[in-house]
Amino acid sequence: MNSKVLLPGTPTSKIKEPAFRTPMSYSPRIVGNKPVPSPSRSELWKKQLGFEDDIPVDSPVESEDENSLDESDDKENISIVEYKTLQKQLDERNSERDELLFTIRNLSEKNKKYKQKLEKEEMTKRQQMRILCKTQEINLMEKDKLIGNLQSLVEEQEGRLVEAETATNGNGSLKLQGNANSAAYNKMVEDIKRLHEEKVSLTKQLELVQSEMENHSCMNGVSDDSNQEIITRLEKEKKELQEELNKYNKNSVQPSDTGPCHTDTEKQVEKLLSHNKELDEEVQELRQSQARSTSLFEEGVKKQKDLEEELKKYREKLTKLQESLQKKTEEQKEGELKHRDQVSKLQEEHRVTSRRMRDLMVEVTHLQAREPEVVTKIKLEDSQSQHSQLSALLEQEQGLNEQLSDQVNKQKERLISLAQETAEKLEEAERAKEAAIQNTKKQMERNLKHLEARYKQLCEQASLVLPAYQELFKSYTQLQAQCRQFPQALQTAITGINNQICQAIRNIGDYNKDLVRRYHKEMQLRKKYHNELVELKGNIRVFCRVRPKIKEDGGGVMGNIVVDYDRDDNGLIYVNNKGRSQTFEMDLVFTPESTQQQVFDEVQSLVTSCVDGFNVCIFAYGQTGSGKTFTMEGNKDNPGINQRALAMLFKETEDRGQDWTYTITVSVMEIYNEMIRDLLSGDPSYKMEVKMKSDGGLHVPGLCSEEVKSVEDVNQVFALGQKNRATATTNMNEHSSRSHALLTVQVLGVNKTTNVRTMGKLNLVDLAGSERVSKSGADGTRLKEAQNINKSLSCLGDVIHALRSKQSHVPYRNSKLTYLLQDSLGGDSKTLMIVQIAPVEKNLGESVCSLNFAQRVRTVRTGSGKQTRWFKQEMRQMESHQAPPTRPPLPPPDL
Ligand SMILES: Nc1ncnc2c1ncn2[C@@H]1O[C@H](COP(=O)(O)OP(=O)(O)OP(=O)(O)O)[C@@H](O)[C@H]1O
Repeated sequence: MNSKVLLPGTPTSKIKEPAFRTPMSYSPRIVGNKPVPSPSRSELWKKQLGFEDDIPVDSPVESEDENSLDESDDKENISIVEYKTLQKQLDERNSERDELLFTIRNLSEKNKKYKQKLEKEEMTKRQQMRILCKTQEINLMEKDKLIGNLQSLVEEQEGRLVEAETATNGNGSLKLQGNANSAAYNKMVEDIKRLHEEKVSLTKQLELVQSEMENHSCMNGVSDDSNQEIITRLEKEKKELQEELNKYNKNSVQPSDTGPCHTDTEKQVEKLLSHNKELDEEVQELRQSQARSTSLFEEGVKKQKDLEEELKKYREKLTKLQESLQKKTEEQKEGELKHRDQVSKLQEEHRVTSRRMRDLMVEVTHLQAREPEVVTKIKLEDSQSQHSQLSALLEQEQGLNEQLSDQVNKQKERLISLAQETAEKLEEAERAKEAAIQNTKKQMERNLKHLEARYKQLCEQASLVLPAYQELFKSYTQLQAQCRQFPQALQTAITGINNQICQAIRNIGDYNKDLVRRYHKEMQLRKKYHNELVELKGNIRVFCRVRPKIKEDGGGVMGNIVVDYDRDDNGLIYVNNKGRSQTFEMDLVFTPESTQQQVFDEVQSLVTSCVDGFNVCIFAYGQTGSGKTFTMEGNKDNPGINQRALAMLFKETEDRGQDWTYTITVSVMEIYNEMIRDLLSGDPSYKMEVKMKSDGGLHVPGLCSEEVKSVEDVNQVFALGQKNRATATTNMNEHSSRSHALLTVQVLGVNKTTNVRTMGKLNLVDLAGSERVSKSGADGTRLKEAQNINKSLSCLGDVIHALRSKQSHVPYRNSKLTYLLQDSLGGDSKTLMIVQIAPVEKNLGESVCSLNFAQRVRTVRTGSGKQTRWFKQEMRQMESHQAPPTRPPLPPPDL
């Protein structure tokens, strides 16, 4: 942890600055004086948090979990699976940690961006406020200046009027009247000028205010747009965060199920959620502030409109006043002209009268100098008359003067009233203007206050966000520390686990070797015991199967059941032979209730022998209709030994597939009238011959053998054999009972490790009917068939007898059947004969004959089963644990 980071619990004595300083409030007075620039908000935060700049990522930090992974020393016996699980968990943790780091980085960057935006917003608002206040001040100053200018102009005009008064000639009353008129006139002109100027300045102000409003609206628009952008961006980020959180929550569902949030990751998730909420709140606040600014802007626009309307009204009033002033000016000009004309006429008359008075005075003086009384009298009379005329004229002039003064007074009064009226209107306009300015000023002040309040609010919000930011930063630093220590701890753990794995692999290797040794030993023992078991049972075993009574057996006496069984010994069968119970001992007796599967269960050990490399021969012996075909072939729904044996061979070879590769081939033949026919050949009528090979083995040249890999393949082969058998005969049932059907299965096995090969042969023979020829009473072809059947069956008995009595010569060649099965009937083979009998009185004689034959065969023991050469070598190899012998080339398959 960086020591400079100031945590909420740090003692205050160590803190030089306050926990959070309120930002500098805006003061228009200091705008012009260029105050010391206040630090930015991010700088303040950094300063208060104690951050220098960006904290370097690689700064060393202590971690509490430093030795947590070293505690795995006691996991010495860790398995590969556990190691893999640990590795997987580690990878998952890594990816989660990376995601969190990435999210935190993004959040801190966003935080920075928001702060910067906030600062920009504040700066913009401050500038706006500054501009507005400055504009207001300028307006006020201009107004004061205008008033001062007007006052000076009024004073100047008054001075000029005084000068004009002194400079004007003429009599006193006229001068006074003229001065008063011109003063009022001048004042009016000045007022008009002033109004013009005021109007111009107001127009300018209006333009200024408009431009400001436009600027303000633009800025508002910009800020609105930027606010909108911020909101959309925040919403987008919020969505992304929400998705990330959802994803993360999904990923972390399993750990959270185990209990409440205790891991760092879950805490981070909680923090992120709270931060997300804060961001939401911030977005809402921004929206509210945007709405407020929009409403303020609308209010401003409304007020601007009102002001514009007021200005319009004032302009209209001004134009009206100007018009009335123009009219009055014109009227005044006309009155002035009239007045001047009258004055000039009066002055002219006055001048004429004065001249005449002077002339009369000169004449009077001249007459007085002559002094004749009459003349004097006459002149006196004349002068009196003239004097009276003069006085009349004077009176007339006085009247005119009075009229003129009345008119002047009236005009003066009218002008005064007009001036008063104009002054009142001007005052009224002035007041309205003042009120509008005051209103605007108040509005601006209110806006300023509102903005300041908003600024404070934002500052408070920022101060609220600060602790969360500190907490986030703290956890971020902790995570960084964990991340830095993680690779080392991981490396240590991996090294430890690797060592453990190596040790475990060594142990497993040793254990495997031991297992292989034990396995070989067990295999050897199993085979030994199996052979011993087979030997104990005898290499030639004889089973008896009694078929159930069928429809063909008929009823009556001949249909009576003559066969019985021993409940305690399943090898005994009793036959009621004309009231005398005959007992026959077999290896096993199957009752009519025995199923195909039960029969096969007793046969399957021979099939296993075949896979082990033994030659096996299974015969079905009995009279026609005793159930031989049913036992060997069965039917589609209930298959016999043939199909079940092959299915089992597939399973057995598949089970051993890890160590052995097996190839199973099948040949189908029949022996009819001592002729061998290949039932898989394209020409089944072709007579095959058994030949002796140079090495002493037997084979049938040209015999077809099909490789089978599944039960489907076997069924196809069987179907082909049945088809070829049927096409060569006219009556299938009769033919089948008079020929031997042979299914030969060869199992070739190759050991994958030792390359040792085994070859086992399984001969499944459905013999021809064993009924006596004399009984059949046949002749011709039928007789020949019967003779051949009897011959081959008796030859089979001879061969078995020779083997039993260990004669030096075994007459294999006396029949095609024994010659063909020579290698499966000797001492190295296993033979099973299933003697089939019918249970009824009708078949009693043949049943007794069959049982006698079985009895004889059963007593023959040919010694232990002989294994093939290479199988024996393999067994020896297993016993000695030596390298396998070099495999000689495999001879071609033979029979
Ligand atoms: N265990 C048994 N359960 C039921 N039915 C049987 C059984 N054994 C034989 N059968 C029936 O008895 C009849 C004769 O059997 P099958 O044809 O197998 O005799 P077979 O000895 O083969 O005669 P063939 O020598 O003429 O071929 C058949 O209908 C068969 O279904």
